[in-house]
Amino acid sequence: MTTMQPGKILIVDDDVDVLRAARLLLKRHFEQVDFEKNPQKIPYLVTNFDYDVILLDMNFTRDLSSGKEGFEWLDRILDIKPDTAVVLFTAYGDVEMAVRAIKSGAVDFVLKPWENEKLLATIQSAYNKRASKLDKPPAVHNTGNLIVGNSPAMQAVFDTVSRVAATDANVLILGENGTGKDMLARHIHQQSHRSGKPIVSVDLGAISETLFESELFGHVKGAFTDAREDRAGRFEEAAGGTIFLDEIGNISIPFQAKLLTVLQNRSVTKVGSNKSIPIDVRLICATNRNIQQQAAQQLFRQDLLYRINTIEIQLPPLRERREDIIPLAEHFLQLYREKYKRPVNSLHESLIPQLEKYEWPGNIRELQHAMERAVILSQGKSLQAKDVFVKNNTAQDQQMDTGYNLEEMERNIITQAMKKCNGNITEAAKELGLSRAALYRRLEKYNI
Ligand SMILES: Nc1ncnc2c1ncn2[C@@H]1O[C@H](COP(=O)(O)OP(=O)(O)OP(=O)(O)O)[C@@H](O)[C@H]1O
Repeated sequence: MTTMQPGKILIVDDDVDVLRAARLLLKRHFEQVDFEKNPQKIPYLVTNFDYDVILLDMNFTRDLSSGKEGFEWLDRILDIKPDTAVVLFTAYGDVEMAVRAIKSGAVDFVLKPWENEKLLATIQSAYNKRASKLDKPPAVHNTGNLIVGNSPAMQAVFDTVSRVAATDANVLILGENGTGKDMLARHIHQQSHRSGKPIVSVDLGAISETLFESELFGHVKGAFTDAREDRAGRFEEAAGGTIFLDEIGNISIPFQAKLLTVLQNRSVTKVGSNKSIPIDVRLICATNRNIQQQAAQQLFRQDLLYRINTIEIQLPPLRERREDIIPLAEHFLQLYREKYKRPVNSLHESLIPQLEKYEWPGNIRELQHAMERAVILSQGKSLQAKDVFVKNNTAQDQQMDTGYNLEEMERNIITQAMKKCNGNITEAAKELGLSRAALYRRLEKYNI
């Protein structure tokens, strides 16, 4: 995210280090970022400068723990300029207080120590809220790389990531389809000292058994009929960077053994060669399967599991972090309104409870696709339920009313998509927001 966006931001905190760090980050993204150490100056600043967003500390040194002073300043700001978007800065553990502050008129809060992307996303969304109230154009930005996550579950994930990203520890990301495993892997890579080198992503679920070795480890000319020249494998391509092995739970036992050898020896041998090449990669794996159970049933090698799961990160499904639904919906709304140049700029208030209530079996990917479609279909400035929950999607409607069994729902939705696309896997996968490999697995699972 490097584009400069409109937005006048004021940061008020009595900790100079916090001010400096927050300003350094925000000024790379917003047109004006001011800061103030002394809260007494707030009335003057708010009266004389038209700030869009004020990032306000809850606990000034006069009153370290109750946040009382923060509340007083929040009231003062809103008295002077009621449409100012105030975001509170608060220490971990003070979430209850922050929730109370939101009830008193703050638009959001950010926990200290903060995640840069989270802070940016929050300020961004606060700015857009104010812009939509005042009918100003929302910020032009490239949100594609932003990870949105206000829920305690995602905060815990960010916390773990901030501690492990810089290490070379192997990370295993667990979570249902569409929960953001791929995105998180990229984020870890970006936060690591390897970020200047490539991250190479391999969907192990989509590689056929015959190609597994040559794809991962490479081959030499003449190794098999089609091998017309030497080819580097994915491990070699990732040299100095990160290799992301997605759907690790899908590989067969013989290939698990081969992968284990590579990880133990930290070297690969190309197909058709007997020379081993040392590898320097950080390993991140992901799966949507219950890999511990697979190991217990001897479907996954325990020793390989020990190798790959030095750090395990569980991404909860969206239905277990409903606090994230609206921020994500707003995030995608902004992304697609810009992409498709549509006038829509807010979620209608009647849509909000519906979005929050829905189970989102396809998780964030499903929400993203629903928002993309809705932005394209929308006619007014405010997105309605009929745009998001389109009529022909009867399984969705039924689920909204009755709370269907998730697997049954997934089966129904896939069956419908396959019918609609006359059995065309590529089109149905697109419609469902799944990769072809992910759709194949489901067709197999549900025997469709
Ligand atoms: N926290 C988030 N904030 C913003 N966008 C997100 C977030 N999590 C996921 N997304 C978006 O949702 C989509 C699905 O995410 P991603 O591909 O990372 O999921 P996944 O768990 O790897 O899915 P699968 O298991 O099907 O491969 C992507 O377009 C991604 O950009």
